[in-house]
Amino acid sequence: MNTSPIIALDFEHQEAALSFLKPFESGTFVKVGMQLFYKEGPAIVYHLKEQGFDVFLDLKLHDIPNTVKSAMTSLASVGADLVNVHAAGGSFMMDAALEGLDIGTAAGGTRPSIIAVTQLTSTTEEQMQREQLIQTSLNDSVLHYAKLAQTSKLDGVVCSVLEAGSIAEVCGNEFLKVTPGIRLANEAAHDQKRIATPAEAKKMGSTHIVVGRSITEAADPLAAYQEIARQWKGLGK
Ligand SMILES: O=c1ccn([C@@H]2O[C@H](COP(=O)(O)O)[C@@H](O)[C@H]2O)c(=O)[nH]1
Repeated sequence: MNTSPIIALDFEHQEAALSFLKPFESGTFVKVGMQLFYKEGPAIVYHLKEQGFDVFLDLKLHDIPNTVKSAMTSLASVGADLVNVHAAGGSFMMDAALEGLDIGTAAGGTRPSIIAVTQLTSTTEEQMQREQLIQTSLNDSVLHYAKLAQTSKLDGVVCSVLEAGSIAEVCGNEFLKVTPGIRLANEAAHDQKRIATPAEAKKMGSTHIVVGRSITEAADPLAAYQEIARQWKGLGK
């Protein structure tokens, strides 16, 4: 799978997203989240693929197994390269998600890769313990969800850079560690709590980084992307 930084296209509508992408090369990896998908529907994925972009469709499904299975059967034909669920939905739900994707993938076609969100990068350990009543460390909770996702034969997880190393030790280097919460040094964290730079992500075992506002809100988005890609390749800071 494409390992270039994944740009989070958190835009209000298709025109804004496509106009933002004009300076970017075909082959760039982009992420369509709830905001854009709920506005534009599957057509946005179709347009991005038509222009040569790789697409992570970040809808974070979380429902009963039967519903997630049917939803994944539908999503399989939308054209995304990568889709996801919440690991908190449980192993039966993750099994069902994979089954649905397999059913929906055309004969001879490639099934999208599927990963599970562990603990959102906007969550702190204190908040997890207080609000979710999980009394382990955040690292152990993320690791537990990663093992569950691997047992369900998912391709990897969404986690923060801070947990990527322990997941690699337990689940292996091939298991995807897709890490949002990326910021350049001295940038505002906004609502993110577990953040790291692209260079730290590289050192700590992420397989992919997801970057939104550091690129989309930069004065020169292409230059910001190139600097992030440079650090991510291990070429700086
Ligand atoms: O745990 C998670 C899961 C998904 N995200 C998504 O990644 C981007 C991050 O955007 P920034 O602007 O770089 O903060 C955003 O689309 C989230 O929905 C995440 O941040 N954390």
